[in-house]
Amino acid sequence: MRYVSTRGGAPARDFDGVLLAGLAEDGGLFVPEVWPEFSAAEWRALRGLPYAELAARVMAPFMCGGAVTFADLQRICRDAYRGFDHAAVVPLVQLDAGLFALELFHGPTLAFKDLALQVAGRLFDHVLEARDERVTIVGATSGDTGSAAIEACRDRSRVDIAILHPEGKTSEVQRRQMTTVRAPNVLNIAVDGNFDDCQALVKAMFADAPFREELRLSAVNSINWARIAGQIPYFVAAALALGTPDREVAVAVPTGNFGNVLAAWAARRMGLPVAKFVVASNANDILARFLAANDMSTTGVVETVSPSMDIQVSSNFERLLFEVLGRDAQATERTMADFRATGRMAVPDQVWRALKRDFAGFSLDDEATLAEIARIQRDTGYIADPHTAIGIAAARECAPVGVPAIAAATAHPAKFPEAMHRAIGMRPGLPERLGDLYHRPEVFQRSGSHLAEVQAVVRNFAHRNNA
Ligand SMILES: Cc1ncc(COP(=O)(O)O)c(C=O)c1O
Ligand SMILES: N[C@@H](CCOP(=O)(O)O)C(=O)O
Repeated sequence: MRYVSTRGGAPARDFDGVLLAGLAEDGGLFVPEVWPEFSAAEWRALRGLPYAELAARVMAPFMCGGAVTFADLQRICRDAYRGFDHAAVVPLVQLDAGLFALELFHGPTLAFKDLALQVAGRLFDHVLEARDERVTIVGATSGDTGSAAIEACRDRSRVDIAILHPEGKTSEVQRRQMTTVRAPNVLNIAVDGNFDDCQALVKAMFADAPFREELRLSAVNSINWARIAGQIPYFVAAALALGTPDREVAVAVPTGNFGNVLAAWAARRMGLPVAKFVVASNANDILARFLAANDMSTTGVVETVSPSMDIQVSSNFERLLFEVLGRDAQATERTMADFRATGRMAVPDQVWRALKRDFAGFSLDDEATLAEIARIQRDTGYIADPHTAIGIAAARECAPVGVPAIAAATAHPAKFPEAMHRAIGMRPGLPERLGDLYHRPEVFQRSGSHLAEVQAVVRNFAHRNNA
């Protein structure tokens, strides 16, 4: 499989190249040159398979052909999902008639990121070993990607990983999950800014070609296609369990960087019948405003009780934009340049109308989110974290009538004890393996949000490890 950049100014690459490059050289995101498609019979053949095997078969068209063979991918998936604490890996829990929570938080760091990152960490090892190379990964987190990426990459000999988090803007559990990991190849940087600042810094490091080359930069955020590919299989597994391809489903996804909902859309692009994608937001409701009134304008990030979605610049929207603009890379590049310059994205009316046929927007502010957590517990007994609660409300309100709705349960409620206490008067307990999290020493470096300052911190770290 070859991949092209959404902005058309970078050479096409194979999967190994895309994994290691992360972001295309022209600042665009890699997308498959040709989408793989599965027939109804091929979908049916996946029903009932163990999750690791299903995931390998769904990801194979995206990943195999270079250094990764199908047998490698099967082994990597088996190994990656062995450590999950539920035998089904991604269990589907029925909450109401036609309403299901797809639990994506049974991995080592209790959030959906583990599903793709446990595979990606192993892929990095495999491809870097085959090429006898090393990389420096730089990533940005609003709370969950950081710990999942660190857990996936810690102690890997060919990878150094530096994660930028917005200081004081994640939950304490999320921060500690990152900053208490002791491994020589891990660096945590607490940035004076918000997630959008951290993500912009990461992209600016990639745009600095000499720096990118010097450190051999790579990415673990969902700007890396490997992340999107690793998030497609669980939507497939859930849809198959509910009768797809012989019946349509709808999905509702708590959304920030647009990676997870894009993975669901990719499953449909591969032929899975999905009737509607409900994009669920917190008070950072830029996507809901866009879908309601074609108004994609940034208004400044607001801090909420669902901090992982405190995002206004949703990187993966660019991949969808490229597709709905008929894969016109020049138009995509122009639209993104305008958005960067003005904080406002203008999408042609017919394109917006086409998007509205498939996507619905939904948002809840903090007060409504806490009330929703309480309501879900009262009505169903289910304890949903703040992100998941927004997704469940979105599914209930916006999924088409008569179509089973899958709400992505993206994090374990124990990651947000204070919000849960405010909502339902209790703090869900962490699993035993994380029981001493509050007693482990934290290690991180502070940085301002100037590019040169962050680059100096990352460079020192990488050079020290490569000396
Ligand atoms: C718990 C949780 N829910 C939802 C999201 C939003 O997902 P995405 O960025 O893929 O839109 C994130 C962060 O990415 C998250 O950590
Ligand atoms: N919500 C994320 C932000 C980064 O998203 P990603 O999926 O692009 O890595 C987080 O929790 O860090």
